[in-house]
Amino acid sequence: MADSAQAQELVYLVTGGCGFLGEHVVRMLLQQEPRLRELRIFDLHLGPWLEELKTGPVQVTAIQGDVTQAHEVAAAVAGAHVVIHTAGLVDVFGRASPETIHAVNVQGTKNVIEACVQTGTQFLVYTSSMEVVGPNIKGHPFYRGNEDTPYEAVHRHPYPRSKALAEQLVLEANGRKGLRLGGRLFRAIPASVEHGRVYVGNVAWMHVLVARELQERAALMGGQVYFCYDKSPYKSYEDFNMEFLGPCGLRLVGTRPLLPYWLLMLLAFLNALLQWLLRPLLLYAPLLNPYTLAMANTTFTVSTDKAQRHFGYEPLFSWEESRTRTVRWMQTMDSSAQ
Ligand SMILES: NC(=O)c1ccc[n+]([C@@H]2O[C@H](COP(=O)([O-])OP(=O)(O)OC[C@H]3O[C@@H](n4cnc5c(N)ncnc54)[C@H](O)[C@@H]3O)[C@@H](O)[C@H]2O)c1
Ligand SMILES: CC(C)CCC[C@@H](C)[C@H]1CC[C@H]2[C@@H]3[C@H](O)C=C4C[C@@H](O)CC[C@]4(C)[C@H]3CC[C@]12C
Repeated sequence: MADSAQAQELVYLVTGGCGFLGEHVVRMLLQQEPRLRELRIFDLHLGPWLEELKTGPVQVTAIQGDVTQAHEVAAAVAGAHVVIHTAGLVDVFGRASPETIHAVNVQGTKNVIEACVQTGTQFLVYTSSMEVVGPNIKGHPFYRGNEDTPYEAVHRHPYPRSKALAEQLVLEANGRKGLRLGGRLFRAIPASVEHGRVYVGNVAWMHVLVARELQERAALMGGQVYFCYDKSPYKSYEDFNMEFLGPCGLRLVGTRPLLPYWLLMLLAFLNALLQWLLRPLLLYAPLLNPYTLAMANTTFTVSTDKAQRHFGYEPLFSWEESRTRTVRWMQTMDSSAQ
């Protein structure tokens, strides 16, 4: 395993991570990349050997998925800092149809690129193939050439053609900008203040379920209060927000609040005073006021299963899905704002 002296903060995704090359990449990353916090392995067919990797300090996340399915790729890519895309169909024997080879090698690569752009993953490494260059159908030798050696690449076979198209897509995507908010946020709330957050999709699901079940179980459910909950992690308000802002390039600076609480209180009261003074002229409604500051600095988390016991509620969306959907929602908000 890599030396843990360096901060373990990076999330890598390896597509095709259970393949011949992919497995080597996975094992090499665990040995040679000390900054690795999470290693996601995305593959159509997950290998049993992955289990043995889950005992180390790096979080190893096996994701069974298909690169031809854009939503599966997006869910796997969201939050990754680096993607190594090795997934592909290596077939020069006619086992797979040209359409299937194209779907996996070209459309699959398109899906990986779009997922990176959408979720702000800046670094993509693509495994191409020598066959992108040749040998061509004219049998021209390529003798000890390098990346700059001129050669007439002519592709007729589905596999080399798919690899050439995919490589071109990757090269063209170089420099494309996703939602990279960039910049830094300075911590204002102690990381120890724990807040409970719930994905809106799970809140909506609970409403639908309780409305349905209430009609059948009015005696039990009538007049009851149910907390909304899911598997979202308990974190400070700012640390939780970073789950979505981090993949978009923002960084939360400081392990402790930048400003002392008394100064924040003073600023909050000044905001409240300004709001009162300016009200006849304009609406001044900043984030920071005595109420929001008090809320931000007060631990408030729930842990309950009452909804599950009373009407069988289970979150519809996992934490990973909730996070992916939220990041994607942020991307769409940003693109519509541009
Ligand atoms: N093996 C070689 O000689 C060679 C040479 C040059 C380039 N390449 C390229 O290297 C990459 C890996 O090749 P390999 O030799 O490891 O092949 P491999 O078949 O051993 O591995 C490919 C992996 O991709 C996965 N995969 C296939 N279709 C998928 C899909 N739709 N969704 C998700 N995963 C899918 C497979 O399950 C497999 O684990 C490929 O892109 C290939 O074109 C291989
Ligand atoms: C130091 C300050 C600038 C930080 C400001 C953060 C502040 C705007 C946040 C912190 C807590 C947030 C509230 C909390 O998540 C819970 C709720 C209850 C919900 O019913 C409505 C939203 C609300 C009030 C959040 C609003 C934004 C708050 C106050």
